[in-house]
Amino acid sequence: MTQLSVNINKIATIRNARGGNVPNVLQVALDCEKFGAQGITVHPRPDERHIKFKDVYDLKAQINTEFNIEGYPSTDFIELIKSVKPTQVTLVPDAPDAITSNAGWDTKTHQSFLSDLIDEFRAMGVRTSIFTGTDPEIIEYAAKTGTDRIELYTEPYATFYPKNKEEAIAPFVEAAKIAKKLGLGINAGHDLSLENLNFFYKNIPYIEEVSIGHALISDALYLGLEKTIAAYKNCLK
Ligand SMILES: CC(=O)[C@@H](O)[C@H](O)COP(=O)(O)O
Ligand SMILES: NCC(=O)COP(=O)(O)O
Repeated sequence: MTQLSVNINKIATIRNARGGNVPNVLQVALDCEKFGAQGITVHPRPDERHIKFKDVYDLKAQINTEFNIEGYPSTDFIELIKSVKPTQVTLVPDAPDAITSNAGWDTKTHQSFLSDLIDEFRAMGVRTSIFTGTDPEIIEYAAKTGTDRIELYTEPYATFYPKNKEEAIAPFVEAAKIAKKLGLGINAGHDLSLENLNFFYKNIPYIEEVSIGHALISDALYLGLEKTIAAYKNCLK
C-alpha cells in the first residue's frame, strides 16, 4: 500500500507572510493526520523561509504518523536529525539558495559522503532515503551507500505527463524495477498532483510512499483539506 505523506511547507509559507501563527502549522499537521494522511513531510531550508527548525521540534512532539524530514545535510540539518530522530530522513542535494528541489544526488560522486551519513542515521534508528533521478547507475550507487530507500524526483514525470504520459512514466518504471531488484524501498515526490498521481501509482504500485505538498495544498484552497486528502488517497488505489 502506498502511503500519502503530506508536505506542509506551504502552510508555513503562508504563516510566515504575517509573522504570527496563522495558519497554525502544528494544527494543520494534526488535521492532516485526522483526515487520513499517513505521514507528515517537512523540508526545513537554511533560510527558514517556510518550515522553521522550531516547527520540527514542535511537530515531533505531537504528531503520531510517520515523520519525514527532507533536506540538504548541512551541519545544522544533521544536528537537527540527530536530536529529533524522525521516522525517516530524506537527503536532498539542494543548494542553499535553491527555489525548490531541482535534481537528485550524483550518488557516484558523493557515495562516501552519503554512506557515512546513512551509517550514522541508521545507527540511531532513523530510516534513510536518498533523493535521486532515474539513471540506473545513480540508483546502483545509491544502493551501495546502504540507504533503506530512494525517493524518485518526479518533476520530469509531472512536466512531461500532459504531453505524453507513457513516455513520461517509462524511465520511472525502469528505475523502480532496478531499485526493487537491488532491495531498495522506493518513495517518490515533487510536483505530483491529482492529475498525474493515479497513473504514476498504477504503473508503480509497489511504491512505498509519496510526499506531496505544493499541488495538494493548492487543491485544498478549493476543496478543503479533508476532501483533498481523500481525493489524493483515492489516486493511490
Ligand atoms: C525534496 C523535494 O522534492 C521537494 O519537493 C520539497 O521537499 C519541497 O520543497 P519546497 O516546498 O521548499 O519547494
Ligand atoms: N518530496 C517531495 C515533497 O515533499 C513535496 O513536493 P511538492 O509536492 O511540494 O512538489
